Amino acid sequence: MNIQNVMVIGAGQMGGGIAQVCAQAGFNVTLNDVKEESYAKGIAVIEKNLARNVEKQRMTEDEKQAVLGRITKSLDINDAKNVDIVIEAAVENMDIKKSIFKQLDEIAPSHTILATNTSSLPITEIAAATKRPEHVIGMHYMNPVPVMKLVEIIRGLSTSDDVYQAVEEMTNKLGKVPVEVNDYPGFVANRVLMPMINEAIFTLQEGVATKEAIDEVMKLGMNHPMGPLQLADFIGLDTCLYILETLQEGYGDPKYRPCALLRKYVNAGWLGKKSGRGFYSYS
Ligand SMILES: CC(=O)CC(=O)SCCNC(=O)CCNC(=O)[C@H](O)C(C)(C)COP(=O)(O)OP(=O)(O)OC[C@H]1O[C@@H](n2cnc3c(N)ncnc32)[C@H](O)[C@@H]1OP(=O)(O)O
Ligand SMILES: NC(=O)C1=CN([C@@H]2O[C@H](COP(=O)(O)OP(=O)(O)OC[C@H]3O[C@@H](n4cnc5c(N)ncnc54)[C@H](OP(=O)(O)O)[C@@H]3O)[C@@H](O)[C@H]2O)C=CC1
Repeated sequence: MNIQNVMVIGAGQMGGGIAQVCAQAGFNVTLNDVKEESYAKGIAVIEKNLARNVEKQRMTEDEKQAVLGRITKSLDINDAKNVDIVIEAAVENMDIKKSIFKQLDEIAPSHTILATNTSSLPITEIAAATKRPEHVIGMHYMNPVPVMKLVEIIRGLSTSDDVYQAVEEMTNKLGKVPVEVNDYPGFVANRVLMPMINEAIFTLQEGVATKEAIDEVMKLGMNHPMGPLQLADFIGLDTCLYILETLQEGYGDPKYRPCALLRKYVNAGWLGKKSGRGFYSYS
């Protein structure tokens, strides 16, 4: 399977990063979002990241322009008719993902791979919204995409070996490291990470320590680059909540119950760095 034309759905923090690394690796990228302003925000972050690369002499101005030239704006899902792979990075919601995959299945050519960057939702269930479950796969990037090396690759129940290999090869071309995992809620990354973040929020809620102290303990004590509350803000508190809900529902185990404080913040619109306020404030 020869992948050359890529569509990324969702120009948020993940979709923008995925579009950037794909364009940097020489793929032609169609970056899709539902709203003009969401696309504009996404492409502005890409431009800023590339400008930093030029400033640091990791690329020339001409190379930056060439990368930007490989990214095409899309506000219409029908643009999937010309691509070899779609990487969906819209919001972490099963109904929205199923609706996107159902449409993609009708629009995209039969060879097109339909990949999702979901953090936790079952690939097999998303695949069941299509008539090509063997072409559906999880391609889970880490945030910030331009920096983090890992891509968790998740096989759904019907994912074919050819599709797995094509996605693994593409991941290598991006300069990232693919790790194969099976299709269980939260896969590996978030099954292990989110209970730690949730526990940090319980620790804050119970007044065991201040947010700064909790983060400092984990940074200095465990050598984590960010404390868990800062990391939750960075990931997005809405995304953390949705992942915990998926774990709780998927395993039927109360140990994954989201902390009430997390739910309160999300209900208040405090979504972390992307909304300007979470556990911390961002200007
Ligand atoms: C929720 C999920 O489903 C899965 C997930 O993604 S879980 C989240 C996984 N990610 C993490 O755990 C990240 C933890 N944090 C870190 O690793 C680091 O704090 C960090 C890489 C984000 C920043 O590193 P730092 O050393 O503290 O800061 P800083 O010096 O500003 O950045 C280091 C480099 O990363 C780059 N960088 C930082 N944030 C970036 C971003 N959002 N986009 C692009 N580049 C970024 C910086 O430009 C800098 O590069 P250069 O100096 O070489 O130009
Ligand atoms: N944040 C993280 O650390 C990580 C997140 N993920 C996963 O990546 C996905 C995206 O997360 P993230 O980038 O953080 O979220 P963001 O909220 O930053 O971005 C989501 C983007 O998708 C857009 N969008 C929503 N619905 C649609 C649609 N139907 N078609 C096209 N675009 C749409 C949103 O537009 P608008 O704002 O206009 O609604 C927004 O621009 C989620 O599944 C998440 O779980 C995976 C790894 C890490």
